[in-house]
Amino acid sequence: MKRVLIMMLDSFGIGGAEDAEKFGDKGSNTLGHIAERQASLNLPHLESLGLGLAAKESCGELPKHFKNQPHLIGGYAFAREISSGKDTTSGHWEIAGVPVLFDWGLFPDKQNSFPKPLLDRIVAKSGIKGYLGNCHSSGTVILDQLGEEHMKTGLPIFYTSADSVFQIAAHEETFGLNNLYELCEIVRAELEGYNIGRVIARPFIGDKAGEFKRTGNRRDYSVEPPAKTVLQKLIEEKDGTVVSVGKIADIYAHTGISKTVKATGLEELFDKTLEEVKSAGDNTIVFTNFVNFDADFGHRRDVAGYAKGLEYFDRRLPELLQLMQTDDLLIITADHGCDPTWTGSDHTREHIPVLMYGTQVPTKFLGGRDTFADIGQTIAKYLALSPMEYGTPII
Ligand SMILES: O=P(O)(O)O[C@H]1O[C@H](CO)[C@@H](O)[C@H]1O
Ligand SMILES: [Mn+2]
Ligand SMILES: [Mn+2]
Repeated sequence: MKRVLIMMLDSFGIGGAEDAEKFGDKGSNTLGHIAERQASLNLPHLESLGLGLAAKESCGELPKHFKNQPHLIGGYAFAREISSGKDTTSGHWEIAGVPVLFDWGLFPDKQNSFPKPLLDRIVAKSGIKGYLGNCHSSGTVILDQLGEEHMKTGLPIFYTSADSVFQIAAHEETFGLNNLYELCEIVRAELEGYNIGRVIARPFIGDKAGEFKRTGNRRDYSVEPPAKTVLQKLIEEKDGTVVSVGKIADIYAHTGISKTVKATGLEELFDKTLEEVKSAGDNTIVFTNFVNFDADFGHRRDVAGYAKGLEYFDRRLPELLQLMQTDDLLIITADHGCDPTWTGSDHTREHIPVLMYGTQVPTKFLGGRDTFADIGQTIAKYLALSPMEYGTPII
């Protein structure tokens, strides 16, 4: 019985990207800088899967608190991104064997980021009376600035970032969750031709600035990948199963997904992952996105929170390893960096770790990989699917 378990620690980069300068990210290093700033960082299980050594190979320096010669139980690599962007969609698609070699559309970082004709069409189609924001922002900062006005006026908050996204924040109770989802669908349709990766619904609750909280009802409306991902191939070629835990299904626009499991927060994401692994049959991929590393810690520039989250994940790893059967392959990886010590609140262009564990994985360095797509190609080979167009198998 063959199964592949992909644990995606969203934004967990390990520095060293050769092209980081192009993104204004030269020297960024999510793991390296978290480790450097923390008095301790206790990640024994990730360390034995090769995390510290992968980071050293990636950027030339062993992160603080890691040993040069850990007791190694898995194979480790780092991977470079060939996709043009450092966004979640590009990272995930490339990992699944479909790099994004075209340029996404982006909204400029200035007041009035969104084109007027687009906004006019959205207003006309949706019946909203107008909008707030219309700029680049951190999603929590903009709630403090405009959340109260939004509640008074009923106008949704439109904002974007360095990623190819159109984000809409609205109060779950006063604006209504379904109204927000409907508005997002209208915006998604109106963005035809703009080449925008995602429209993101950002519902929140609370009564006043400083107390607003975003909820787990976030929803991402993605475009479809431009070619077949390894997830789709598993379903089509082997009648296999792909289980999405967390926001995976949204990121692939629900293509190549057999089952969608919702979960909010690291604990529930981990619990639900274990449940799914317990019941998964042959030819199954269980794919979990731990979004909190990115959304709660990376973008929020919260070093201590990120470190605590990593320690929590590490503490629970043995539960996952214990569930693994003879022919299971575990891959722990990331989709981009989001260095919490970096300026601004955007992602950072970095290498990602590729930590592999399973009976067929040699316990050694498995190389500096030239594309994240090596992961997809490895899975295609492991599950005996037809080869992907990009990537070289790692094992
Ligand atoms: O600041 P928040 O709203 O968390 O937004 C972040 O989340 C978006 C999608 O992952 C990114 O584009 C980034 O802007
Ligand atoms: Mn991401
Ligand atoms: Mn992000």
